[in-house]
Amino acid sequence: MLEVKDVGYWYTHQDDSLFEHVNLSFEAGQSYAIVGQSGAGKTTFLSLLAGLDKPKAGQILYDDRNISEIGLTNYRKNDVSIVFQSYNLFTYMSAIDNLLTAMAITGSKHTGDKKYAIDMLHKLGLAHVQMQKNVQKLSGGQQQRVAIARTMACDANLVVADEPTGNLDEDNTIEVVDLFQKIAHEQGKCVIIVTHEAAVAQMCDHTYKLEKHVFSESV
Ligand SMILES: Nc1ncnc2c1ncn2[C@@H]1O[C@H](COP(=O)(O)OP(=O)(O)OP(=O)(O)O)[C@@H](O)[C@H]1O
Repeated sequence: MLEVKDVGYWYTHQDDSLFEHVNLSFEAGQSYAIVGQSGAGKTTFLSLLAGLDKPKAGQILYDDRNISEIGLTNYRKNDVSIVFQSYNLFTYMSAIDNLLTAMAITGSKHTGDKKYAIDMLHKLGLAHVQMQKNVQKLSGGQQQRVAIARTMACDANLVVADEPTGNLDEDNTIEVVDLFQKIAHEQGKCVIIVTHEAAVAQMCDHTYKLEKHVFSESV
């Protein structure tokens, strides 16, 4: 689904490149952890996969098309769903309205289908009364579940997440990674998670480690 071909990136003020000549594949229906030391460049790499920034060298192909040709705005709108450590929900809305709004913005085939939004939140363990509350009144684990439900309710086939369990306790972490696994295995999406937690990486199907500017697959 996603092919990274000979990709390199560096920030202009830095002497060294963060990474160069990166060649990696990401398949539909599979989950991937990106690990590596703090400052190695994991978030930067994820931002390239998500079309938030452009590689300085090489190309990224989505379904065999260079994402620059698709257009990064179109690519982000139609093909990518992003989950952040800080949830990034609309804080003045309920969970249901968060889903309905995201579905409308991305032109999901379920746009306007409130029952679908409720079903999705229900599946992720939110009670009806919780779905109707302003999301700021929910716990961190519940808010991250809303963010994941939003991803599931949108049609994008690529899900990227930057430290999605960074604010969660151990039990919530396991539940949230389990949900990502379901998104990959049951919805057939490709899930890519940047994490510094070994337990999270262990639950994913594949792990790519960024070390000394080079990616390698750990088993
Ligand atoms: N916008 C930016 N401009 C310049 N340098 C940046 C920018 N963003 C990140 N960097 C630098 O690039 C390097 C890689 O940052 P990045 O956030 O990608 O690493 P990371 O592996 O995700 O780190 P962490 O695990 O601590 O989040 C760091 O040295 C960082 O200071």
